[in-house]
Amino acid sequence: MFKPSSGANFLAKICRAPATVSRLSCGRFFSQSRALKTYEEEKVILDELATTLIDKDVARLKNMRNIGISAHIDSGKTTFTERVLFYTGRINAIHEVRGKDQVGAKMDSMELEREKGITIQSAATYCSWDKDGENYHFNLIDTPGHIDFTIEVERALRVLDGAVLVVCAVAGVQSQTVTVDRQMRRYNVPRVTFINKMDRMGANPWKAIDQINKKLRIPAAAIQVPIGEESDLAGVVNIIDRVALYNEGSQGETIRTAEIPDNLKELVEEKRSVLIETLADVDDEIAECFIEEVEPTVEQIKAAIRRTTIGRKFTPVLMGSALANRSVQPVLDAVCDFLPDPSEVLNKGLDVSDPSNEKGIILSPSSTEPFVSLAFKLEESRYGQLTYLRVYQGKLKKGGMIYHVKSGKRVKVSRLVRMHSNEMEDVEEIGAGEICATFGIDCASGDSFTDGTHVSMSSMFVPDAVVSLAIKPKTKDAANFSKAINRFQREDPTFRVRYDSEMQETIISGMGELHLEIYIERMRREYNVECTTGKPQVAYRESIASSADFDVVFKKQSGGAGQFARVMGTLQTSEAADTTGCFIAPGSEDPKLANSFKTAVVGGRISDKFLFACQKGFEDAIEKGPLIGQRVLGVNMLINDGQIHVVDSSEFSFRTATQMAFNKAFLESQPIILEPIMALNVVSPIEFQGVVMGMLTKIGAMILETENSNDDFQAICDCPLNQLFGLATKLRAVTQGKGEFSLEFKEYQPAPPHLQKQLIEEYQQKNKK
Ligand SMILES: Nc1nc2c(ncn2[C@@H]2O[C@H](COP(=O)(O)OP(=O)(O)OP(=O)(O)O)[C@@H](O)[C@H]2O)c(=O)[nH]1
Repeated sequence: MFKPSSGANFLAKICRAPATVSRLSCGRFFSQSRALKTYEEEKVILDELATTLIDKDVARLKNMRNIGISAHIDSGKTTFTERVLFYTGRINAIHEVRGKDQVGAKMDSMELEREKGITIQSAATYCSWDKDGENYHFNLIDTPGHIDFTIEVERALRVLDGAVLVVCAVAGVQSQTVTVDRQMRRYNVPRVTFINKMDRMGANPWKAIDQINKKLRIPAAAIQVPIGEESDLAGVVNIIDRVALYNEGSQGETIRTAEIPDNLKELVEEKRSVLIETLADVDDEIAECFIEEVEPTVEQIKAAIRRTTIGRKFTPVLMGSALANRSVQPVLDAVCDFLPDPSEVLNKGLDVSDPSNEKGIILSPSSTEPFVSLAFKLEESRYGQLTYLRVYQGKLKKGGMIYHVKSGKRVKVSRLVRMHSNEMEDVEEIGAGEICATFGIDCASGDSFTDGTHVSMSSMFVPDAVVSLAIKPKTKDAANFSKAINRFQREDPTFRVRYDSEMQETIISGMGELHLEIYIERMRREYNVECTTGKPQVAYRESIASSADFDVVFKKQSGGAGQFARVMGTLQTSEAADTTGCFIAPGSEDPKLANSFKTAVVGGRISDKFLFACQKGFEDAIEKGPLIGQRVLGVNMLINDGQIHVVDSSEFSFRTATQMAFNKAFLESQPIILEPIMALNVVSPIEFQGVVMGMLTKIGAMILETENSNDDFQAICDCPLNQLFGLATKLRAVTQGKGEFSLEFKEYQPAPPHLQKQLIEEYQQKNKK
């Protein structure tokens, strides 16, 4: 019955690297010198860790799931989560996003979220679900879809063990689905997929699955087929168990099982074969059944789905409609069945006491090991600052003392809560693998807390800001203004603030217009500070295209203490430089865009103390490029010679000399202004295709791909961010409000020469004033 398809990759043998794990006072060290690349390598360590867990921990962790809900904007994450809360008994009524009852969804607890009908902050909640007589506990995080709030998704995925990827049945894989997929891969998060909006006209789950396979490049296959379509959607058939599941009751709360309807039997068998065939490509046991042409048992199929999902080699696809209350419960079952418990995910920390030690410390979700946790999110609440923690190892007790690794301070945990959106439940103790929140702890998001051991959790990826604007409080309420700015910065690493002393203005920058707009609005609502703002500006960057040597003397000998410093060396692009042994300035993951600094001074011609001041001068210089005062990218500075004066040389003089040398050499190395290019995805009804394409061409978008489906058309383009301000209004105007778009930063490109010239002139003009 089962014939191997030509595509089945049976020969792909999995590398099972041996690993010995040595135990240390806190956690365990990797014995491998390289990072673990495949789940199979991780699994060897996980299996070994599992043998060290006490029975109580095994029982506690087995039924625990830390999961996130992620998707492209407006795919229905919040609507879906609202059903989850209702079906798990967390809330006793369903409220819709932008619903007529004006209540808004539970997880959109911020006033602004309810007004705008979008999720801004990720919200965490704790709920439980019964499956096959066992009680499971979920820590659930609903994350925003807008790219402007992408840090919320990064944060959530950093601490979660698994995710539900929601995809729209009509639109399929969209630009932000691809972004979310990339984020999931970055943090090795396994996922089950839910195709939502199956009640909508034009819903096509098979096309969406095809896109998941092709665009996200992860083997995916349906484990359900829908019963009925559009408004007649009645439920789904579980094709593994071959049983029909109907949602009944006014809110779909009851699942009635029944025989598969006759008209679906053939489709069920066809899709079941596709499932087995897809699994055979990624799982040895199913591959063997496939070769021997025996049908795998239901248990074998389920075990293979679990193995390959956790191994991040496959995603099972479920379908339904959150809004129409169809088939949400089976997703919860799938979370229990196919997503990992905390002991099945490998987590490692960094050894703070020895930064040169690149081998991480493996953490065990055991309650008997020393405590290690990560503060992944801060939030201001009625009772003070709320800090969300994921406990990776050991346990956290109310009243206990914990150690803030960054500051070296010990703090008391006076209150410990489990979060349910903006409500909370007090608890006495939280074990490893769990998520909780606590009050009154002074820290920034991304900080680690331990019992005193020097372990820190590896940090999150923080994308560069692309939009900035000048901001000033209308009144002289500077105290509240800076209080708000400080808090937002601590909460959100993508919200950046700098004071431009020459222009005497505060510049805030972030991920998009909406991102900054929300903070300005929050400043007004939460801090009573009205602000005047400049026009949103593109956060341009500065770089060089060639190299230049420098020999610069900074000398001041008239009156008072003198200054003297001489620095010599070369400035070149990071791409051309050998960056081994360099100081890499934080800020960019891409080595080509990172700024690096190196000293190679022989014979002690500049002492170590002054060389360190040179590094500081370099760090100052890259923050404010000489062309238009924007941050520099992709530059390498080498100082290989210099001179000191026994009396007049100081740290200040070397710091200043380095800055001067940097600026001089920069201007001699074919300086360029870089502009952010955005990946733009526009969707609109097909009747507006002509006008939308016209508008896109007019704003200089490079159209890469267009796709027509049923009544909609979609254009995927690259476009300079500079052209995209006000796009929402323009698109609304040409599509009678029916067009939608999403944006994501793609890359930096040199700005066109006329724009570079204009920006430089404007900057010089402004500087003259
Ligand atoms: N027809 C239909 N509409 C749905 C379904 N699920 C959600 N919606 C609607 O889609 C819109 C967006 O839903 P949300 O739940 O806010 O989506 P989201 O993904 O949380 O949105 P963001 O967090 O802002 O990205 C709302 O108007 C919902 O009523 C569904 O299953 N069918």
